[in-house]
Amino acid sequence: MTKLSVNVNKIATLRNSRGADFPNVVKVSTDIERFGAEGITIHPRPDERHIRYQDAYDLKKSVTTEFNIEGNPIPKFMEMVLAICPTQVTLVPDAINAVTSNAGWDTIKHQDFLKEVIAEFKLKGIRTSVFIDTDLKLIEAAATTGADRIELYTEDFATQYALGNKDAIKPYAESAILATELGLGINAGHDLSLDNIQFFAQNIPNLLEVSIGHALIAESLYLGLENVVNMYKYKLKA
Ligand SMILES: CC(=O)[C@@H](O)[C@H](O)COP(=O)(O)O
Ligand SMILES: NCC(=O)COP(=O)(O)O
Repeated sequence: MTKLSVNVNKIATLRNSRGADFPNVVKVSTDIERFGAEGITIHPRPDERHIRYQDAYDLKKSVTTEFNIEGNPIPKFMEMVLAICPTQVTLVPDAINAVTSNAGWDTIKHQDFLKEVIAEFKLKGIRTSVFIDTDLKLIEAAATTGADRIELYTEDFATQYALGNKDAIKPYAESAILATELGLGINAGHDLSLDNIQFFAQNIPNLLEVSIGHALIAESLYLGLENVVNMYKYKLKA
């Protein structure tokens, strides 16, 4: 069965908006694990606008499921991941000021760089995954970097599926078949949601893990609102 890793970046965004420690990222992550998630994902960015590097160290002590750290392997990120030794590092080629991830690796152009950083992570026993688009040539080149897995970048699928274009799954299925033939494990993420996840998972062979954050946290807020409004009404009863 495909594992669910919950990305808690948005919990940190909410916390940071008030400058205090509520909601507490460690407590929320521990509860998410208790509710059944099989992993916790974080994606610290250089400006630390949501998850901070300190959160990564704190979560290392508390996460009991799979801990996945995503990001661009700039020196500061490499140093942190090598010190923490999470279950998995997912390499994402983010521009420094990117609002969110918006592209996968060019594994041909950056082949030597990826080989070098992946070798460093593997020396520490950290599983490596490469964020990638559904271009078969790039997937072939991902296999020669030494990466254990690829993470299929699913924004385009999510956008097209919402427009009713179910054929948008095809390049993802073809990519997954090729990746399996090449010995790569398959993860996926970005804009996956309650609306599209079942169709995606049912059509992608050997899907090992999905990491989901933005939609999952938004859906949790929405699905919890009625209950919480009623709890406040109860407390305000004269
Ligand atoms: C690689 C990926 O798709 C996610 O990690 C996403 O980039 C989350 O990052 P933000 O929470 O900063 O949008
Ligand atoms: N790797 C994808 C991820 O962690 C979460 O992406 P999103 O659900 O916030 O779009």
